[in-house]
Amino acid sequence: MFSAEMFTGFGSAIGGLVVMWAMFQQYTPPQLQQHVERYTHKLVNLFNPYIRIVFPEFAGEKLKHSEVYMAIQNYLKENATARAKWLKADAVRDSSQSLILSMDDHEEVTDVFEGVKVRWSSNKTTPKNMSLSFYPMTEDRRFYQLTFHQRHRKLITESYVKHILTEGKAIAIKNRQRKLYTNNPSQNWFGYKQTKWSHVVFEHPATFETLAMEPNKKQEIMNDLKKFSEGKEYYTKVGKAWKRGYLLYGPPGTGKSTMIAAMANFLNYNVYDLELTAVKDNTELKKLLIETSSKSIIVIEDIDCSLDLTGQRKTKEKGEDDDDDDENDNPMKKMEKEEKKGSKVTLSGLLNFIDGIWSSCGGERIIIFTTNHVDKLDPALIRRGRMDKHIEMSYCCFEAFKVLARNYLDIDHHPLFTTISGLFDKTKITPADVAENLIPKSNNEDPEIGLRNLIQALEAAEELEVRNKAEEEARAKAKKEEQEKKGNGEMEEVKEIGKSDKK
Ligand SMILES: Nc1ncnc2c1ncn2[C@@H]1O[C@H](COP(=O)(O)OP(=O)(O)OP(=O)(O)O)[C@@H](O)[C@H]1O
Ligand SMILES: [Mg+2]
Repeated sequence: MFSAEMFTGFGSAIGGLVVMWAMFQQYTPPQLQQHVERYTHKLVNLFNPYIRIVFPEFAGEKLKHSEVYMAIQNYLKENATARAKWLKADAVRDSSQSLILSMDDHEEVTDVFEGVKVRWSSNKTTPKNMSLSFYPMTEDRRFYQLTFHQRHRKLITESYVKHILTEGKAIAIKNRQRKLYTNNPSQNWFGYKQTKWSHVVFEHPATFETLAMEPNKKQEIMNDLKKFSEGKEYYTKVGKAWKRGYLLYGPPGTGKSTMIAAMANFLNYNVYDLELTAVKDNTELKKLLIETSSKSIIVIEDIDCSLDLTGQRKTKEKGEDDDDDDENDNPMKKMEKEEKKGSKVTLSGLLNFIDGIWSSCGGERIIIFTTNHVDKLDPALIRRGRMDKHIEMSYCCFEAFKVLARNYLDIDHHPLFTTISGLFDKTKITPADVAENLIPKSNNEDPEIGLRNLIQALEAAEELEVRNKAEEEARAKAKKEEQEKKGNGEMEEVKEIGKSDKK
């Protein structure tokens, strides 16, 4: 039926059209091109009974992932992916190792709602001026397109879209895997997905039940968190951004990081572990915050070590700009200096981050700082209102020990508990050290071995404390004696001078 000549003719016709289109794009002024495109569009619309709705991936100047887009993505993943032929394997779902599949770019699927058939397609556009960009994929704009017959306009725009959003959000909650995010250095923000945060599945096993601390204090924190998470109306009523700041402070090994994990598990929130040293400046800090989702905990660990934020709201360093002219002449020198200066996040930048205008974008965020040296922090950073609750994580008490004994040895009582309780009154030991002593070295090990290890450690710690105290006292005594001796010597000298004056 089809001859080789026909194919050749058809091929050359297509080829001709392509060449014409390329020439049109190359030689026609952009304004004329826009006109032609607009009128072609109108002409097609005149005969086309189908309506299209476009849902772009990013909302508001590409700052934030659109929630609608995400809901559609979830809905299609769950409901329509099975019918798509071009699929994208996004990730592996934690322990079950099953692939998460979604529609690939330019793929199309159909969906049926109350007997009406609609078409969904996944598309992307690359802005023309970016086609020669160094990072060709950087500015890709993805969107979903919904197409349906105009006679179903009311049903689709009023009921179907609403249905998709509700379903999509419900699916997201059902499949919600909590994530642990860390910020990428900004030189990696460009590229295919432009991600400012990398994530892994958050699977920390710590809970408030396994957290060793004084029970009343623990309950108070849990109540506080619960009140916060249920406080949407309250925050709206008093006109405050729906966020809460916690400062966790205490010596190493007292459970600050463990507490954060327990909080995340308690509230079912994501965790954003913000590494401040990888943030170049305040603008980057803002961008990172905008990309965090609600229902999340933003953590800055060891705030005192992260940056030199203490004490100064970025007073310009002396001589910072002294040799600017020199730098202009020598780019190598400039780069070297930039590198030395490192991060330029300032205290005021961080304060804005916490309670400035940016922190009110979206809600339900908890911000946690941890530190080993609370006294080193600038009071402006930790004043109430910014850090609403200060929690001291301190040495292990007997009540906290009982939690660890239950965690590690599965026991609630033991005759050795009395001895241990007495020792806790006399000495300081961190929960991390207690845990280390209690951990059984083999399966079915007698719990008494762990308890005896702990007693030994407590006695050793007590002995050390007594010895240190005695040494300190001896040093103080020696210093006092020396001062007295020196004072006596000076008195003698004064007397001698007095005598010679009389003569
Ligand atoms: N209060 C606690 N309850 C239960 N386990 C604890 C507690 N404190 C410490 N641990 C145990 O000790 C280990 C170290 O604790 P964690 O990392 O939470 O301490 P940290 O206070 O964050 O220390 P650092 O100041 O060095 O960061 C944890 O893995 C945990 O097993
Ligand atoms: Mg820690």
